[in-house]
Amino acid sequence: MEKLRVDLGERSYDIKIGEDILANLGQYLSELEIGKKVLIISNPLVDSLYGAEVEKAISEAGFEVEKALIPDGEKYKSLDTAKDLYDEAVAAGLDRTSSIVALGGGVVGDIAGFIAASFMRGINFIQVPTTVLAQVDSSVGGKVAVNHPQGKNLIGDFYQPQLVVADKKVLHTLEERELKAGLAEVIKYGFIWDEEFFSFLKDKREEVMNLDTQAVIKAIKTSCAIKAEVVEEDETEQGLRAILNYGHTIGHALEAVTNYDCYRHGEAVAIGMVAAARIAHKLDMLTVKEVKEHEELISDFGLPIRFEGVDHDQIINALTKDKKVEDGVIRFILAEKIGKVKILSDIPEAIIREVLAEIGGE
Ligand SMILES: NC(=O)c1ccc[n+]([C@@H]2O[C@H](COP(=O)([O-])OP(=O)(O)OC[C@H]3O[C@@H](n4cnc5c(N)ncnc54)[C@H](O)[C@@H]3O)[C@@H](O)[C@H]2O)c1
Ligand SMILES: O=C(O)C(=O)C[C@@H](O)[C@H](O)[C@H](O)COP(=O)(O)O
Ligand SMILES: [Zn+2]
Repeated sequence: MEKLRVDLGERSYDIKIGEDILANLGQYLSELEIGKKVLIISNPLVDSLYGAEVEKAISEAGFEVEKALIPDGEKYKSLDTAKDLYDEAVAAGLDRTSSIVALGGGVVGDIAGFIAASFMRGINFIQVPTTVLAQVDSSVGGKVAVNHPQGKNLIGDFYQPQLVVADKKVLHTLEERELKAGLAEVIKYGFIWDEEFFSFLKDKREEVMNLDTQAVIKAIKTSCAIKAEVVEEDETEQGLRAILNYGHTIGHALEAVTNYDCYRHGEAVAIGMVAAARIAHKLDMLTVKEVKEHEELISDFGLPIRFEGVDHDQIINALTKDKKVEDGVIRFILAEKIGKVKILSDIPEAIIREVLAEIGGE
């Protein structure tokens, strides 16, 4: 088992990464200072696959376990679902020493964390991520949220988990589309931070996509290590942390405009990273070759590099709701080279529209 530490003073926690470690969950929880009551939040699909194993592991360690399931899908990462979960938390008799265990992908993790952050002004929170995306990104760093119809994650908080347990075993039941979508966020770390990791992903694409244990554990560990380093420096996104939003400006807009029902988050981010690379080229920051390297790596991992059927005016309008907007000015994360990005304001709308026309012809 591999272990990383996210060092945030009194909010520090471990990320445990390994193969077949779910059965140890009870023991891991016993090592935390938490009360006896645990509410597992999951969805019906993940529950049918791993609910029994997780419940057994936790209850055998002496915890009282309750369970709440939410419907599957991004459109249920909403205030309506959160309301139902508060009802379940009350019915389960949680108190301020109780814990919420998020068992699922990023949707479950984000909303479960939102409940943990707000129920009784904050109770214990443990992440058991079950998608690639959740293991490499959403379970780490404490961004918890629900969506608003007008914009992604508009209602949320920063609330760190006390533990993250990523079991590579569970990735084998993922549908191919979900596996690929999660890899978009993995690729993101190469583009924003680590050229060597970008080369690793290029060289080991097949191993990673075939879920070879060594390659996947390295991908998860490297991704989490980069995210931890960024979050340790800027927990609440006062500056640096915004780089983790690479590809998300256009990506989130695409998700919102299509009612969270068309693109997987990772797919939207993949298209958003292509858009960002093309904008950077038009601003003389990236060469044509570097833009091509973006597009090749993304499409080699089976991810989209174009979109269609989405109104560009609606995308431009949705950009104004982005959380990176400051005093009405939209900010983009753009690459200077592979492995290095910076935050820029005042990108001319004409350039954004040119790029939308190139990759999302109406
Ligand atoms: N908080 C953050 O820092 C952060 C970071 C990145 C993304 N996110 C959020 O994460 C969400 C996307 O997460 P996601 O891509 O995991 O999507 P998801 O949670 O919708 O999961 C994708 C699908 O996989 C299924 N699934 C989950 N685990 C499975 C398993 N082991 N086997 C088979 N099926 C399984 C789910 O039921 C779902 O149908 C978005 O809402 C995004 O905004 C948050
Ligand atoms: O952790 C972060 O910071 C990120 O930006 C990670 C992103 O992959 C993630 O999608 C995040 O939820 C987006 O944050 P938001 O603040 O733009 O909603
Ligand atoms: Zn993301």
